[in-house]
Amino acid sequence: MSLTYSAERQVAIAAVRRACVLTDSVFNKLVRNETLTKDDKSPVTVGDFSAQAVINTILGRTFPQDPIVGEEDSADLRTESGASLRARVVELANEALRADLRTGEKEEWGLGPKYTYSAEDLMETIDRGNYAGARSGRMWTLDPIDGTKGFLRGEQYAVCLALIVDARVELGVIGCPNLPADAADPTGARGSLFVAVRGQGAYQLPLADPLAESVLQNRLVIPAFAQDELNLLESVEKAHAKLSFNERVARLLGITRAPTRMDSQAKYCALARGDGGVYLRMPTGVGYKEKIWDHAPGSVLVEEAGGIVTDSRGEPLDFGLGRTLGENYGVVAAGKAAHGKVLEAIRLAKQEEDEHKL
Ligand SMILES: Nc1ncnc2c1ncn2[C@@H]1O[C@H](COP(=O)(O)O)[C@@H](OP(=O)(O)O)[C@H]1O
Ligand SMILES: [Mg+2]
Ligand SMILES: [Mg+2]
Ligand SMILES: [Mg+2]
Repeated sequence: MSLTYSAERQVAIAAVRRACVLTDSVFNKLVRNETLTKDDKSPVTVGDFSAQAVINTILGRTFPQDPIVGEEDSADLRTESGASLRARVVELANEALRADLRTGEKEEWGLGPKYTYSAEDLMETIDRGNYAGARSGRMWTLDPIDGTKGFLRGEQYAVCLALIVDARVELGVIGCPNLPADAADPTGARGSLFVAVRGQGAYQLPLADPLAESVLQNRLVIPAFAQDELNLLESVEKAHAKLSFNERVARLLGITRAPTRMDSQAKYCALARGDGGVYLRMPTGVGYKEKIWDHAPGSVLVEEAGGIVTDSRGEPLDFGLGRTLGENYGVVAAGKAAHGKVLEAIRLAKQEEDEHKL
C-alpha cells in the first residue's frame, strides 16, 4: 500500500495557514518587551510561542499519538517575569484557533468559536514539542517562526512543519507571509504556501486560502540553469553561515550574479520555484549543530521539485539522530544539474582555504 498522507497534508496546510495569520498580525503589534533572548542568544518572540501553541493544538487533536519535535518550549513563559508574555500568548493563540472555519477545516480539529484554551492547556501544548526525536516511527517537526531575525526586521520568515517517518521526511509545509506570490513580481502580492509530499511533487498555493482548490496546480520544478544564470541563496545573518566561503565557491563556479540573501526556509521555497539555483549554508566553525526543523520541510520540497539536498560533503541529511542533524556539515541544495558541480567547487574551495592557512 502506498501512503498518500492526504489527511496529514490537509491538517498541516490548515495549521500553518492559521499560524501565518497570527504571526502576520503580531508583526504589526509587536512591542519590544514581547521578545526574549534565549540561552543561545537568539531571539524568540510572542509570535514564535503563539504559533507553536496553535499548530501543536491542531496536531494534538488530529494526530494525538504523534510526537512533535518543536523548536520552542514554555519554560520562559511559566516564570514570574514571563506572566505578561504568557497572557499575550493565550490571547493570540485563542484568537487564531477560535477564528471561523475555512474551506477544508474541521471543527473537531479544535477550531472555531466553540473552543476556549486556558493558559495551562496552551503551555502544555507548547511542550508537546519536547520530543527528542528518533530513528524510527512517526514524528512531526515544527519551526513556528523560522528566521525570527528576518521576522523582526519585517523581511522573510517562514512557518515550517514536516512529518518524518522512520527518519525520512514524507511531508513538508512552509508558509511564507512576506514572500511575493510571483517571483517575477517582487513588489506584487505577498503570501505563499509551499507543500510537498514524498512522491507526489512540490506545489505553491496561495497562503490566503490554500485549501480552496481541490485540484493542485502550480507544480514546482527546478529548471536546468545555464552557468551564467545561477546565483547563490544564502543567510542574511553572518553568524548563521560562512558567507566568505560562499564567495569562494561562487567564484570557482563562475557565478557572476550577486547572491540573494534571505532569512529562513524561504530560501528552499525560492530554489524550488526556480529562483537562484543553489542554496549554500556552510558552518561558521563554532560547532553549531543544524536543527532538524530548519531543514526537514525545505529538503522534501526541493527534492520533490527535482533537486538534491545533501550536506557539504555530499552526505544525506540525517533526520534520525534526534533534534539536530548531528554530524552533517553544512547544507547544499540545488537542481540535479548543478548539485555535483557545487560539491566539487566546495572541495576545491576548502583546498584553497587550507593552502592559505599554511
Ligand atoms: N550559529 C548558527 N549556525 C547556523 N544556523 C544557526 C546558528 N544560530 C542559529 N541558527 C539557525 O538559523 C536559523 C535561521 O536560518 P537563516 O540564517 O537561514 O535565516 C535559525 O532559525 P530560527 O530563526 O527559527 O531560530 C536558527 O535555528
Ligand atoms: Mg529560534
Ligand atoms: Mg529556524
Ligand atoms: Mg524558529
